Amino acid sequence: MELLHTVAEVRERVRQWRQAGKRVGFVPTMGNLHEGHLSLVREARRHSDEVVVSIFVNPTQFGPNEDFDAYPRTLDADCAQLRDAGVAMAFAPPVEEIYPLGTNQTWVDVDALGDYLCGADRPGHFRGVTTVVSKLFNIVQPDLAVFGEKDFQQLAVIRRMVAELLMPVRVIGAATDREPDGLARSSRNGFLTAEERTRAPLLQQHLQEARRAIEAGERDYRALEQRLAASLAGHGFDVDYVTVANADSLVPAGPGDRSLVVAAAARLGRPRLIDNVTVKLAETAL
Ligand SMILES: Nc1ncnc2c1ncn2[C@@H]1O[C@H](COP(=O)(O)OP(=O)(O)OP(=O)(O)O)[C@@H](O)[C@H]1O
Ligand SMILES: CC(C)(CO)[C@@H](O)C(=O)[O-]
Ligand code: BAL
Repeated sequence: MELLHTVAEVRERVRQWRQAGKRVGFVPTMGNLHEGHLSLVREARRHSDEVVVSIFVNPTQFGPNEDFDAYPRTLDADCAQLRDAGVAMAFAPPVEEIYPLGTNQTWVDVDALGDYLCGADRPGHFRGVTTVVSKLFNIVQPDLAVFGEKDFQQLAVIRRMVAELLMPVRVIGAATDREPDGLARSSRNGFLTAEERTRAPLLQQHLQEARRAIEAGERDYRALEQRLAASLAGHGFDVDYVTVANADSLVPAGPGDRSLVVAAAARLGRPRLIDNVTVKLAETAL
């Protein structure tokens, strides 16, 4: 596996692959890789000949009081894992390579979808994500790119961006990879204390409870959200939101919606954890 740092080097290697008729798969990450990222790599390998993984902690998706500086950076360990996983190239650019003119004046912004859920708590976050993913797509020019369903809204926003801007990239969503106790794997889990780590699976357990309630006929989604948020708060979570939303529009769901996502974000000590479950209701269930 080669580790490249510049746009020019990546373009040259990808040009050679293209000349050889190879399909290029891409997995964008912020590094500090874990088994969840590797499951994305395996998915990319299934659909392509060469896989590129980017490792870039993107400053424009972090708010002024967020953890950009503290975000874990573990490039050597990441590269060792990617090598073992059969990745052809890791791309780890310095910030100046991705933002060559300093502060960007050009932004890619997906309106409504990026405003709900995490967008409401992290203003400007998705604009940073869609802008950097556009840049990365322009550099790597992949045939396909894999994103995790753990970041459900991010996946929805990127699918919308690719469809509306006619980007020639197939977007593949990959299932959330979990610890044996159900906690979604995440780089920020490393910030949990040992005691917080024992409580962290409660987030997924509450979402499963929501799924069961909805499947059992609960249609007062606002009341359900309030119950779950209060219960999580009782366990020491500082809840940003628990929302039953339409899985396509991400608008808070009503009793007529059939494809639902129950998404939640909550701080537990230092890290902010996110997770979701999807629920499909048969027409007869409404
Ligand atoms: N447990 C997981 N299962 C599947 N995909 C995941 C998982 N964790 C992260 N991903 C995906 O990996 C990609 C890169 O995510 P990122 O580098 O931000 O990792 P992360 O562990 O989610 O970090 P963070 O702590 O910032 O949430 C995204 O597409 C994300 O959805
Ligand atoms: C897609 C991404 C790599 C863009 O910086 C980031 O938001 C992430 O790691 O999910
Ligand atoms: N995986 C989401 C990246 C972020 O929290 O900024």
